[in-house]
Order: sequence, then C-alpha cells, then structure tokens
Amino acid sequence: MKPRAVVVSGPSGSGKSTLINQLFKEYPTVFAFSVSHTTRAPRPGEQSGREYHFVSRNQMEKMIANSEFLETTEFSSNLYGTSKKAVEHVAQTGRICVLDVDKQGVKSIRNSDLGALFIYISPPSYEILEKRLRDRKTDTESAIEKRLKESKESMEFSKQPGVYDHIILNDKLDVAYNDLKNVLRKDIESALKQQNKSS
Ligand SMILES: Nc1ncnc2c1ncn2[C@@H]1O[C@H](COP(=O)(O)OP(=O)(O)OP(=O)(O)O)[C@@H](O)[C@H]1O
Repeated sequence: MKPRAVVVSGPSGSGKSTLINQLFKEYPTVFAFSVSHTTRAPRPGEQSGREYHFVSRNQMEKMIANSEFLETTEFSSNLYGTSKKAVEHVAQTGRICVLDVDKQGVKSIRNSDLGALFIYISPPSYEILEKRLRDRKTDTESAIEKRLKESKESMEFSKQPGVYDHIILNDKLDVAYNDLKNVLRKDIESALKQQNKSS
C-alpha cells in the first residue's frame, strides 16, 4: 500500500519547519517533500526538477486549467503549485509526502481526492507566536505584522470542525514532537515495514 500524504499547516512561526525537520532527521527514509512548480526564474545553482519544476506562466496556466494541481498560490507576482503528479511520485518511492501549506492550500487539498492526513501546528498563544517570530530574526517589522495578521485568520480557521484531523499544541518542543510522532506512528511503521519488504 502506498503511504498517504501528510498536510502540515499552521501560522507562520508556530514551528512547522522545526517539527518537520526533526521528523526528516529521525526518519530520513520515511518522509520527503514533493517538488513544486513555479513560474519564478531559477536562482543560480537551482535545477529544474530538484528545487522546483521551473515553468512558464503560460505552461502553468494550462496545467491549472487541466486540474493538474492540488493547490496553487501567487507570491511576489509568481505562481507556485503542488502538482498531483509530484505528490504521487513521492508515494511511489514508498515515502510519506509532507505538504507544508497555508489555509488556502488546506482548503484546496481538502477538496481534492488526495486522502491525506491534515495536521495543524498551534502556537500556545498569539503573544508567544509574536515573540517567536521576533526572536527568529528572519523578518522585517512589516513582514512580521503581515505574518501576524495571517496568523489570526489561520487560528480562527483551525477551529472550524472537519478541517484538521489533529491539532498539535507546540508549547514545549519535545512534547509537541512526541505528539506529532504519535499521530503519525501507524503511517511511519507501515512505511518502514513496506521499505523492509522491498529491500
Ligand atoms: N516549542 C517551541 N518553543 C520555543 N521556540 C520554538 C518552538 N518551536 C519553534 N520555535 C522557534 O520558533 C521560531 C519559528 O519556528 P519555525 O520557523 O519552525 O516556524 P514555521 O511555522 O515553520 O514558520 P514559517 O511558516 O514562517 O516558515 C523558530 O525560531 C523556532 O526555533
């Protein structure tokens, strides 16, 4: 059986990357990201098919019209999207595809026929989220304010019933990580078992 994909969402600064990185580190053969499509130009050193599938806007619009994407988004005048094929490709390698998307992405993937598991990473409070974003020192003040505004919307959205299968409270990191592993335990075990069979 092919592993199901896992959608991880939550406000900026809630700890998605931190928790996903830990999963990748502990289970390097189990999890993988899919390769997204983008209309932005490749940066030096980036290879099509590795960092992204680099395509023209015209090509991407045709693919969108063809319903080839699970979700798309526009950022800084460039389109980005996760194709159904890219996620399927990860599943074919026997790995669990991790999709880190915002609430629009969650809505869109929920409406698709991808039978994914939906996980929300929740900060302990809005105030702590703000502190983490500031302490991270990766954003300008206006970027932080934009992230915080979107975070409020994301936190409201997470309360809607039927959207997320699991909500992980990221207060103490080690507790949150254990909760995440528990939620994924069966999926991890089954991927490992399948990999052992085919090796
Ligand atoms: N449980 C925790 N306790 C304290 N700090 C944490 C915890 N989890 C994450 N952090 C810190 O909070 C900051 C935000 O975490 P991270 O970058 O993983 O968030 P994110 O959800 O991936 O954000 P973005 O969507 O902007 O990429 C980081 O500096 C991280 O080290």
